[in-house]
Amino acid sequence: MRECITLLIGQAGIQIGETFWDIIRAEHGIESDGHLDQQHKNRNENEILATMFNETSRNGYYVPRTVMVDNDPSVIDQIVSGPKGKNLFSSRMTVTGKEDAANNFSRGFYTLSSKLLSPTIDIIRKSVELCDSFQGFLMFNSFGGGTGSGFSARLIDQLETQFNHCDHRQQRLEFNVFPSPKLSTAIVEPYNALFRTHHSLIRSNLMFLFDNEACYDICQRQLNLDRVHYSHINQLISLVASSVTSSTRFGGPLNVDLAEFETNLVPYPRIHFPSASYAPISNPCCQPYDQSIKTLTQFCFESKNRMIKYNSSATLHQSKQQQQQSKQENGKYITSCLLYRGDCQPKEINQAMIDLKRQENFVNWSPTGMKCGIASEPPKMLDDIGQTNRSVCLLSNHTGMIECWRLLCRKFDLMYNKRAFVHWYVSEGMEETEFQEAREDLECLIEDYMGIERSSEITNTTTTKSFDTNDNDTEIINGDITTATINGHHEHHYDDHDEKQQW
Ligand SMILES: Nc1nc2c(ncn2[C@@H]2O[C@H](COP(=O)(O)OP(=O)(O)OP(=O)(O)O)[C@@H](O)[C@H]2O)c(=O)[nH]1
Ligand SMILES: [Mg+2]
Repeated sequence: MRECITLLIGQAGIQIGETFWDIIRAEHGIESDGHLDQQHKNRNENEILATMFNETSRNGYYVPRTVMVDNDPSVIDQIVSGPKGKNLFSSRMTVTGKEDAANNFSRGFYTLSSKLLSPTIDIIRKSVELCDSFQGFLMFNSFGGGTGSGFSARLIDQLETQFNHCDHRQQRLEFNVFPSPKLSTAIVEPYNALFRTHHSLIRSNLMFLFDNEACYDICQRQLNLDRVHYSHINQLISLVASSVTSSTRFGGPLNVDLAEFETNLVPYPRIHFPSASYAPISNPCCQPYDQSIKTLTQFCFESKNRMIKYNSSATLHQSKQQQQQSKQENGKYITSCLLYRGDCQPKEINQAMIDLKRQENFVNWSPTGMKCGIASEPPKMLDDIGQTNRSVCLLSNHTGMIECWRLLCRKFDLMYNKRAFVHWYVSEGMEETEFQEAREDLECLIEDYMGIERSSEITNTTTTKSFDTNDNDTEIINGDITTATINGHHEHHYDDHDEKQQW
């Protein structure tokens, strides 16, 4: 068993992380005072517990392996001074500043990070030293907040240099709240999100993106709620994170460790933004719906159940008719990973996957298309979601993400064309050229996605030809023109980027 540490950055990161830890505690039988309950004690699972928890000097008591950082002290203070603070989240795991980053990436990245960075790295280092075989970080933050975007960007620079050694590469899986298509809590969210994306294109390996609007709709539909709160949305995101770590924590017939997610989900370094869906999500008071493996798996593949909306970019400037057309699913699955938990028979899973592969739109140069994991332990839901004895989580890298990047760029352009709000970023240490660089980088990302869609079409013709000539392998490889273009483009882009790099 190898240890993971969670890094919770900014308000969204901390609040989602708190819910994540409630779920993880429930699954491992750790009560709110940090005490391991009798049932789990009898199971003698010390090794399993060590993946996520540190045993304290009090025998039988555990604390989460986590570090919380926020420029604004109020969110962390609330947790530390509350009931969980006494035994689970002590102030030794937290770093706070005096004031928030005012929704300003530049303030989080330049001005305020100087005070927070060094104590944060010290705490992280101490946490890593407590591990026997450290596996990696799970990082939670928003793209829209100043701390969530700016400080987290600064932190990943340090993590890359300080915790990656030649004999051990640290895994880092990031769970990010991406700005919603229509709703926003700050006008400058598109600036922050675009800078954060630009910063992570070469530094991050795997980032799961969620948008609050998509999660809100799922909660309203599936849980029949009149009012959806952050706490409900945070449960959805936490369930995904819990599934991602379930193999590492419990093992099962088909294990997937953190490194395997990267290998299977990320075909090209920059295309590392999978989306997630989860089933079953139902109200605890309602009759549970059919929970066969087939139904649950199909539920995950329906676009409306995805925790980020792809096809909404059109709505910004389109007529009703065009909006209706754009609601149809665009794009293709590049890679996907299905994580099953609980009572799941491999035979049923196999059949469900074969059916899906026939129905769904996958790029045709990915021969198997789907990675599968099975963890034996069923998930534990918190109060708002009905319990289940099996669950499925789908992580998919989809070309539809291009819509999110296009919409983000369009919102960015609307403000930047008028140079609106730019002075706030410049006054906190950013140079104006960084706006242009970041925007160009995102344009290249859009082209990368377009290249993948095109490559699928190109390979399509070549594949057909290859069967005719009975020379499959050579033809398919030769036909994969766009792969070469994408790689070529990266090399060119990185060189260009390194020269201009100022961060
Ligand atoms: N899902 C979810 N989103 C949240 C939560 N809190 C804030 N957000 C979203 O996060 C974005 C704002 O980022 P925050 O995390 O509040 O900002 P921050 O990182 O604390 O940064 P500053 O306050 O500017 O220092 C907005 O899009 C909010 O909708 C939460 O608990 N859950
Ligand atoms: Mg804040």
